[in-house]
Amino acid sequence: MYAQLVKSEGTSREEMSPEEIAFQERIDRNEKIEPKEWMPEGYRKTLIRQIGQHAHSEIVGQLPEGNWITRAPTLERKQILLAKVQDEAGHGLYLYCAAETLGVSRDELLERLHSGDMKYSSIFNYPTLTWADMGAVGWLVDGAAIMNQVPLQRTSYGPYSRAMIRICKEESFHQRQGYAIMMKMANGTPAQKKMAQDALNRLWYPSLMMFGPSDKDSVHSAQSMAWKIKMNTNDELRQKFVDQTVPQAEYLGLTVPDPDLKWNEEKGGYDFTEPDWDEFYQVLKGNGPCNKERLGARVKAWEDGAWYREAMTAHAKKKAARRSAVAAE
Ligand SMILES: CC(C)(COP(=O)(O)OP(=O)(O)OC[C@H]1O[C@@H](n2cnc3c(N)ncnc32)[C@H](O)[C@@H]1OP(=O)(O)O)[C@@H](O)C(=O)NCCC(=O)NCCSC(=O)Cc1ccccc1
Repeated sequence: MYAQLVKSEGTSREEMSPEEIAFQERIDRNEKIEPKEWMPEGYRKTLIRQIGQHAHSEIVGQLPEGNWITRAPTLERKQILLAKVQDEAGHGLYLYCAAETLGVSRDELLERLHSGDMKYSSIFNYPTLTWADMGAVGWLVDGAAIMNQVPLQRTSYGPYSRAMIRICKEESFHQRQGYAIMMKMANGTPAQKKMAQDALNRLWYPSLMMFGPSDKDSVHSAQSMAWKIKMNTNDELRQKFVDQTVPQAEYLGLTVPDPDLKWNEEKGGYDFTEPDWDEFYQVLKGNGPCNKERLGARVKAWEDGAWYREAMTAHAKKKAARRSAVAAE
């Protein structure tokens, strides 16, 4: 079995401790690992990295859409967008809670985000320039997020897999609302259709980048798949996303901005042009179009909230002092 062939924490199976072997066997039997149970340090660290980055993506991911709430074209659209952005806050919170079960505090995770030590999804470093971008974000970005997250419902860590079940239900609505905006725009006036096409042109490749580097450059995939922290490779999910999305673009009467896109009968999927990986790594290094703005907004929100955190701490201390005074009487 694949999992048994791959190394655990850089050691071959022969070098694994009895605990590591027993742990890997539990993973191979598809048992869920729960917070208080023994786990290899590498498994815990990998989960903190992935769940923490996922949580940060949800929170930073509120910004490009939050930007459009006041400018949504109708009251109904405003309500829907507001609800979607609130859902993303909720997803971030479930995920921070799941990460906390691994022994890391939320403050530490946020500190690591703000210092640039932890990442969030590259996609949120691109601007949302028109209302059609709200359609394209829902359709493509939530679409890519679901493609990645549906398999993660079966991930080996219990709290993460359970968070994913709820999140995926909500993400499906998000994807549908995005596609509904695209349908309206693509079937609207020529100017609206042009806006929809422009949004697709700008967000197509950044959406493909969401799945991570190509498999040959993915440093974590082999070990993460052995531990069932990841269920598929980056390229597998990217291919599935392209195969699902191209017919949806055709239905909209829009053109995917890839002249080499072609159905490949033999593989039963599309051949497509890979994203520009230099651009991807530049965005990861902080040099995307909106990196500074996005991180700046999160740091400002954290600093602006200092008075509230201080007040809550003072209140909790006062309450605790009162409780111990009553207990001492
Ligand atoms: C697939 C992958 C993202 C990456 O695979 P791995 O095995 O972990 O890594 P791999 O070895 O392949 O890569 C090497 C390095 O490259 C990093 N890197 C790679 N790709 C990216 C990237 N795109 N952006 C930034 N960094 C990326 C990676 O961290 C690693 O660097 P490190 O060593 O950490 O410094 C995986 O972590 C995963 O499935 N995560 C869970 C899903 C998740 O986080 N979803 C979030 C979006 S959903 C959402 O937000 C919903 C929403 C919708 C609309 C609006 C609002 C919200």
